[in-house]
Amino acid sequence: MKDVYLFSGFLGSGKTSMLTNVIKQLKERNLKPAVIMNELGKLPFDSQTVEEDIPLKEMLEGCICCSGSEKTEAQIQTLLLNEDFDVLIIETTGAAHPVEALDAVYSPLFADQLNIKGIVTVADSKLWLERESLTPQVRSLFLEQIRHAHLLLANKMDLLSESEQAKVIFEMQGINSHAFILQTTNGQVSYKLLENLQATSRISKDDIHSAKIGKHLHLSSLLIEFNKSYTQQQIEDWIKTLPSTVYRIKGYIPVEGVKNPMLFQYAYGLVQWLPEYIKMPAKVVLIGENVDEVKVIDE
Ligand SMILES: Nc1nc2c(ncn2[C@@H]2O[C@H](COP(=O)(O)OP(=O)(O)OP(=O)(O)O)[C@@H](O)[C@H]2O)c(=O)[nH]1
Repeated sequence: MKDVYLFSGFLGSGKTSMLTNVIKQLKERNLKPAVIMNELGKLPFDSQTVEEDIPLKEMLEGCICCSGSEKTEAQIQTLLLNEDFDVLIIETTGAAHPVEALDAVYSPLFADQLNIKGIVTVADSKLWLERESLTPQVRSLFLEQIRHAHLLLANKMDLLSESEQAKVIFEMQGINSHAFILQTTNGQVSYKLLENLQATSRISKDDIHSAKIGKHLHLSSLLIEFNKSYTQQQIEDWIKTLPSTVYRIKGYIPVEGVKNPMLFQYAYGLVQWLPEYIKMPAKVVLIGENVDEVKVIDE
């Protein structure tokens, strides 16, 4: 039997950071991971965090629950037939309801080959404290992702004071009393905790059914290509003009005086720039609600 984990969490919460960290630990234990990544948006940026020797299936454009369980089934089937792996990690899009995504992996086709260990949710703790500022739909999805976790990472703890950290844990425990809640920074979780999960039995059919009713959030993505360089300040000034319903931006931006386009990440008011040693295409994906109305820089 191969262990299957579903990584859930809203856009930009730290799923990819956790994935990178878990893959490293699996390798140290001589366990072979396979990954299904479900990226909302047109460019598979996150897949670059997965090294080339790891079997990776990507579902671009849409999320596991929207594209239908058949597609996920087909991907798992292909992995099972063609690849040698011990552990399967499915990173859902930040816009997916975790139970719906889990529903997609329960297939009689491979029931005897997969041991579904459960949902690991990464929550942005800073965003948790500011959740009143979210639209009701996003807030409800955020709560659902926390409520259905079997293991919950209260991530981005480095951004909070001690009393805020305690408040987050207390409040999250109130929403989900059965999950083990771990305080993390950069999604650093010990693989032992994942291994100890015995979650499959706790997911009832009723849960899955109720999750399907009206809980889906319709996000869309916008691809922006850059034909010239900007200063970091110009980009950050542009970011400040964006509506609060833009949740996530990531990709590569050409910066004046810097050789290669820099890796740019934005999530909930926080911007991150990292130098890139190879020349990546100068494009970003922006994810949010009503992104068609977003003013693109220089337009
Ligand atoms: N300060 C801080 N930043 C973090 C932490 N974890 C992740 N980040 C940053 O948050 C941003 C998003 O992290 P990712 O790991 O890409 O998040 P994700 O959930 O995979 O994002 P999507 O794939 O867009 O849903 C990046 O800029 C990370 O460097 C943390 O614990 N503290």
